[in-house]
Amino acid sequence: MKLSIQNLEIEVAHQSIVRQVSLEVPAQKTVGLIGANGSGKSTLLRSIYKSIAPKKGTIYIDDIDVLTSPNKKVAKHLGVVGQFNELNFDLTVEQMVLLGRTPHKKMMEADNLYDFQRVQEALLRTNLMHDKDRSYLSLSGGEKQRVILARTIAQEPKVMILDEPTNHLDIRYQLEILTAVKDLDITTFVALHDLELTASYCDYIYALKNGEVIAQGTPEAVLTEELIAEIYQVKCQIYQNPITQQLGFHYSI
Ligand SMILES: Nc1ncnc2c1ncn2[C@@H]1O[C@H](COP(=O)(O)OP(=O)(O)OP(=O)(O)O)[C@@H](O)[C@H]1O
Repeated sequence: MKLSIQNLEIEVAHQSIVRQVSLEVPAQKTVGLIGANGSGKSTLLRSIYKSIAPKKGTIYIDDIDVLTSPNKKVAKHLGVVGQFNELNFDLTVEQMVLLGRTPHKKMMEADNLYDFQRVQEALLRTNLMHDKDRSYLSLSGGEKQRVILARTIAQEPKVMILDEPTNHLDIRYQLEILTAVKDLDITTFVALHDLELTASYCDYIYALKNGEVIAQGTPEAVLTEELIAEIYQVKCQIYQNPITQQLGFHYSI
């Protein structure tokens, strides 16, 4: 399924945070969203998963009008891995992942074999099988993030939104999370701070500055020394990593 956004305007506390944003995430592609702290990335993503209502514009997943459709209808197709995953109550890892099935269930409908199979598959894909009976609240930040990803995988979305999913994760968890997402082969829109990860995982990139898209294109086209200087106010030298053959970045102030 394709995600399409047209002329999106978002205000928060009477301030314009996202301005005239139009973008497209083609089916089964991974599209990255980059921008400095406060540039509006999370606000833009929150509007897609209906946690904030835009002032103007449209958001479609294929022909589903996200802004006017009920949350449950959208959640059958759209999964979210956000930045903050704290809970006020405790569940086991397996129970947390089973929650991903909720959009597909009627009120009070019991979980069935298919639901448990989806949970098993999600636990396997995220390497959590051995932790399935542990308490969610006892997990480390990185482990919690994997559980949230497993819950989203169990939801069987066709489109996934990820807001800095690798924040606070060590190198192995970062690679595990992004590889698990890539292996799903679904439409993915991901905000990332790490430009090397962005360059290696994304097919296409949108760059935000002060709530506006100031560049878009392939990683090689967008991630230039000039653009990085403009967005992050740093000097940057870009090189080809001799081992991965992918883009490498050296920063200084
Ligand atoms: N509830 C709110 N009340 C007031 N201002 C807000 C609110 N939510 C967001 N903002 C402001 O909107 C701007 C964009 O914030 P947003 O979280 O979307 O940026 P971001 O690009 O995701 O940043 P980061 O990289 O730090 O996560 C910031 O200046 C922020 O302070």
